[in-house]
Amino acid sequence: MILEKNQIAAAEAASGKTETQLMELAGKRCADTLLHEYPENDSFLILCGSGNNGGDGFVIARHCLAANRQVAIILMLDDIRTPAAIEARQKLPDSCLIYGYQELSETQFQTMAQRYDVIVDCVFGFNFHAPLPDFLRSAFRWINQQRLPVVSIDLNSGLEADHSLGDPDALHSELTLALGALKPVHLFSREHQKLDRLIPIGLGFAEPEASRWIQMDALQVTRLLPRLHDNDYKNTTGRLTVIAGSPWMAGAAQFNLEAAQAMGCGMLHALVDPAVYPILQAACPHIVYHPNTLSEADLTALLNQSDAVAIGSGCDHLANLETVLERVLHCSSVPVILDAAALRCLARHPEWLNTPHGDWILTPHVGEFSALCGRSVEEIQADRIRCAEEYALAHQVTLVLKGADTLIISPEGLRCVNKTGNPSLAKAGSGDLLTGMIAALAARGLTPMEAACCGVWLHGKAADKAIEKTSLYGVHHKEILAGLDAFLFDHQKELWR
Ligand SMILES: NC(=O)C1=CN([C@@H]2O[C@H](COP(=O)(O)OP(=O)(O)OC[C@H]3O[C@@H](n4cnc5c(N)ncnc54)[C@H](O)[C@@H]3O)[C@@H](O)[C@H]2O)[C@@H](O)CC1
Ligand SMILES: Nc1ncnc2c1ncn2[C@@H]1O[C@H](COP(=O)(O)OP(=O)(O)O)[C@@H](O)[C@H]1O
Repeated sequence: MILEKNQIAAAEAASGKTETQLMELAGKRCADTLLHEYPENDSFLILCGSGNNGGDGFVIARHCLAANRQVAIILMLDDIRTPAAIEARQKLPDSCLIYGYQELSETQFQTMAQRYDVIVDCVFGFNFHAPLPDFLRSAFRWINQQRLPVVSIDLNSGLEADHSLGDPDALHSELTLALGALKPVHLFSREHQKLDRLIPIGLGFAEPEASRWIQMDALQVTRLLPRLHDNDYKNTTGRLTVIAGSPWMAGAAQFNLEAAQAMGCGMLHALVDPAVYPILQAACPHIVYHPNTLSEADLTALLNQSDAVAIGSGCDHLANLETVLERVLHCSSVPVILDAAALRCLARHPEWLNTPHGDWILTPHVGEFSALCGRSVEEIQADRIRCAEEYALAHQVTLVLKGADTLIISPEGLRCVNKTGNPSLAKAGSGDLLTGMIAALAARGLTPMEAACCGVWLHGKAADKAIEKTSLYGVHHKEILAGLDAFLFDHQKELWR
């Protein structure tokens, strides 16, 4: 379950518990987790803020003291502002060591931080908004530089709940305990690299009625995958046209096509430069090839017989890409998946986006997205969700913003962050496989958002399967396709009715 900041109050009210009761529950469960995760003689230094996140820290301190652990609290901000936190502070035993950060010298603070085994970060929770005050920025920066073991409660202080980043000096934790539900920022853990491990702590919250967040897992994906029926025929299992490859870049077309075939696509047509045809014919003999010089009428006829079109992978040297792309975008009534050179071409023709169009799935990496949306890479990385959502909504496209934690946004603003995959995919050609997979799923009848979410999840899962048998270095397209097949084989029964 994922809750945005403005949905938390409703979840809290629906739970029937008061703020104090929730804080007691959260603090107890966090303390139990800490006591379980860290051995008996480990001591805890709890950094508390002024809100309820700080209040959680007081409850944790009480339970850890009761378990005979050595505990000290540092109040990082001057006042304690919320009634529940004030109450929790009052329940602390007199024996609890409590210091004010402002009263400690820098050396005293640093000595304490190093003397305790674990720092428990209760400075800010979901109501933090960047930037960090300067005095906390320097304290956090120092803790991060020393690589001290930190456990963050709910959110790493300095991260913002609903955004992918927050303040760049947010605390780095080895463990974060997410309270009640995941917040959007937890989904971007690989990207912001601020937390190594996440444990959800349940508080009995119910799933919100309407959520913008889609979560994919094996069950969800196998439910979405099209079933094969005994009387299926090549024209009923997805007809896909791929426009890919060009002289010096034939492999991109091969990867599109092999991935689409692995995804069960029944009928594959490829529009290619005649110079690469002999190579592709040898590599993928089961495809029907057409020259990229096809007449307008023949191209339209081909598009009319397709259930989806993929265009752009490795098309950098395709002489007439612009003409073909414009025709595809304006004539095709089926989903079009745009990748690589097609995205760069689209960036040069923003007017194509501003006229009413069909279902387009754009699959840029951040550099390509920067060219499309006119923002710098840094600006996008600082707030991927907002930049991607603004673009998808304004131009009515399904956007797949690739990278670790690939973000997928539908034209209606539905969001999905992918959690499968590993750095074996950080290799040229991985994106070509993804395009083929998404296109095949769209050709087989999934909606653009379903095809994008399912394709991205399976692409990552295939890489996860691949590294069970091959080293991270050694994984290449064959291992990814074998990984995909291994997953599909495991779910064979669900795919055949
Ligand atoms: N409602 C819930 O679902 C529960 C919430 N709990 C805890 O409550 C937390 C949220 O508590 P709060 O709403 O009090 O908010 P926080 O604890 O996130 O603290 C926000 C406080 O910090 C201040 N602040 C925000 N940004 C700042 C900045 N840049 N510089 C200086 N000060 C800044 C705010 O003005 C506010 O006083 C959660 O993260 C969680 O730890 C738990 O107690 C249990 C259940
Ligand atoms: N560190 C990583 N973790 C997970 N996935 C990754 C990682 N690096 C790259 N990928 C995935 O690999 C693919 C790379 O695509 P792209 O950059 O377009 O490569 P190419 O165009 O050369 O095929 C994307 O789907 C991306 O999300």
